[in-house]
Amino acid sequence: MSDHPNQPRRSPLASTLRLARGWYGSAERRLAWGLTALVVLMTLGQIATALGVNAWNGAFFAALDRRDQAAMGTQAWIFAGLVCLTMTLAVAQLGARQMLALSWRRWLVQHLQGRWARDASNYHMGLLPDAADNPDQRISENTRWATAVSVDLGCSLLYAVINLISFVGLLWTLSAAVPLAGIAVPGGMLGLAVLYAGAGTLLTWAIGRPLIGIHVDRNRAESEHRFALIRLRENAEAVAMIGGGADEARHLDGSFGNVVAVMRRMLRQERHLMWLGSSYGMVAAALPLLLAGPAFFAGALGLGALVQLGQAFTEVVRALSWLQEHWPQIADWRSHVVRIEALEDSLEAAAKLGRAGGIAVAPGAGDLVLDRVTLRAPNGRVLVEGASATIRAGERVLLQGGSGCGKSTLFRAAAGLWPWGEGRIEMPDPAATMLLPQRPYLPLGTLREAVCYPAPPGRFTDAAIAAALARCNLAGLAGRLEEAGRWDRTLSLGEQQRLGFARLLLHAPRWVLLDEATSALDEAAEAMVMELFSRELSGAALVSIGHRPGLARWHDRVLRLEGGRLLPAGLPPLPAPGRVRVAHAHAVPGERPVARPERGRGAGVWQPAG
Ligand SMILES: Nc1ncnc2c1ncn2[C@@H]1O[C@H](COP(=O)(O)OP(=O)(O)OP(=O)(O)O)[C@@H](O)[C@H]1O
Repeated sequence: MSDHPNQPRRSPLASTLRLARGWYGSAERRLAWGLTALVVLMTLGQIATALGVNAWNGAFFAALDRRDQAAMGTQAWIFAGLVCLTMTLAVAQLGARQMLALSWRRWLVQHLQGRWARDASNYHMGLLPDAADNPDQRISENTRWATAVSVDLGCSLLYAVINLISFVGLLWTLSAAVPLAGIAVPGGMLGLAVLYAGAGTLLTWAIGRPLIGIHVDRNRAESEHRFALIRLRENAEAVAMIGGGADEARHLDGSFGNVVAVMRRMLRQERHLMWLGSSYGMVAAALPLLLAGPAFFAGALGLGALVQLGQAFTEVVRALSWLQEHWPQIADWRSHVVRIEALEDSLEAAAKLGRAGGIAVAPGAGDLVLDRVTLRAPNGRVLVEGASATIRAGERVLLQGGSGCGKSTLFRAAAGLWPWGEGRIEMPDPAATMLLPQRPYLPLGTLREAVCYPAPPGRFTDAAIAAALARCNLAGLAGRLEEAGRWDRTLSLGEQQRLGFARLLLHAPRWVLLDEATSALDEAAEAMVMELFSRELSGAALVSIGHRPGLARWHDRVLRLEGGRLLPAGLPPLPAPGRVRVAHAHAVPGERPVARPERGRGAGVWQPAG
């Protein structure tokens, strides 16, 4: 067992049970058990039909032997019936297997992607140092193989068990006529079949055991190569601009080189197994005939019994060698299951990290309150120490500080995402709060969906959307609302930022957090959107992060993050034209007089940090 997130941590049985437990115990358990019963029933039907064909063979050849034309005619009708039944059952069993595998996969994918997408688990997984790599591919690819191959292996195991049950009695009976090395051993041939299959399985285990680890490595190498391809596609413009194409091609070759190297190891191991596999079946077919030869020549065993003995021995050995026969498939299947298990473990760890945060974020009475908040980087470095501040409803505060000092991390903490630190944050109603980052998230889909996000696309009328776009100088987009595309690629960053403001106008939240949301706009465009914000969302509270000094005039006061301390800014900000007037409302010890809002909003109270 290994600590590496991609290596098997549980026994195959425990892994299988874990994989199955979710669906078979879920709200869909009736469907799961129903489909499984259907597959078992169809498989049993197929086995019964195969036995029927066997019996028909005997009856048909007996009729031939008797030159009984009438019986042959009857047998022909029986044969036609058996053909129809075989076809029907083959298609029905395949259909039931496909339905079982697909329904299981659908549940598993929905279960995993739900856990991954909800509660910011995907974000927290990114913060874990040893999280499962490429969760997206585990969800989309590994689930496919884990479920489909589980069903196939389950069916073949059922075949093997029933075959074993069918032939074990016959082999036991026929063994009585075949003494081993001159000694009559009850069930001797059966014992020999068990020993032979046991030895074959042990040898397969010894030779093929590394195959599981190799398949795990192959899966990982292939998903890393796919990720490298996707990453290049996502960064095509930046790579082309900097002329990094040749370097990327080298990197991709290296990444695919890992796939080839691990494939070579896998193929070599499969060749080793082939030494055993190629001779195993042949020996199993000849061994009973050679051993029973003396009894046959001595007349203790008829030709029919000898043939039956050979068939029974081969079938029992085959059934007992299920593991040996399916080893490469089992190794591949296990590697997919291991990757899904590692993802589930990482999701659990991410959820724990999300819950274990030392910073208590709670709903407040209406203000945004930081109470002795300390934030640390994952390596323990203190970013912010003992920050305390109260931002009142309707107040507008600009947060400034050097690059990398922890401003965005303070926002992350306020959003309940940052797990490292301590203190308490009281947040206003999340339903009335919107955070606009530097690059607004634009979902895949139509422009209407992008503008309305996170509300459903039907929430706002066309007229309201068009008006919001026009006010943000994006009138040209109003006629393209139904156009689907990669809006995050086709719109410039400045246009995306203005689209973010159009979104704000539509949603009209009471609290807005802007994290360098105007960084790509020129000063005139920045003034335009901030003016718009001030005018149209005049009652909304605003906390912005921004580097430009000119931004201060759209805010009531400025806080600076410096050396880990949250301090009032040295200079009072200028009032925004037409929105606020300077009013020395009150004086808090240590606070400089600042511009106060005109329309009776509550004045902010600054509490010096620490
Ligand atoms: N997931 C992370 N893992 C490790 N370190 C991180 C992580 N996120 C942020 N940091 C570190 O925390 C520090 C603060 O980052 P933050 O994004 O808050 O800076 P900032 O003040 O917003 O900077 P800027 O003004 O440049 O955007 C940085 O040194 C950054 O490297």
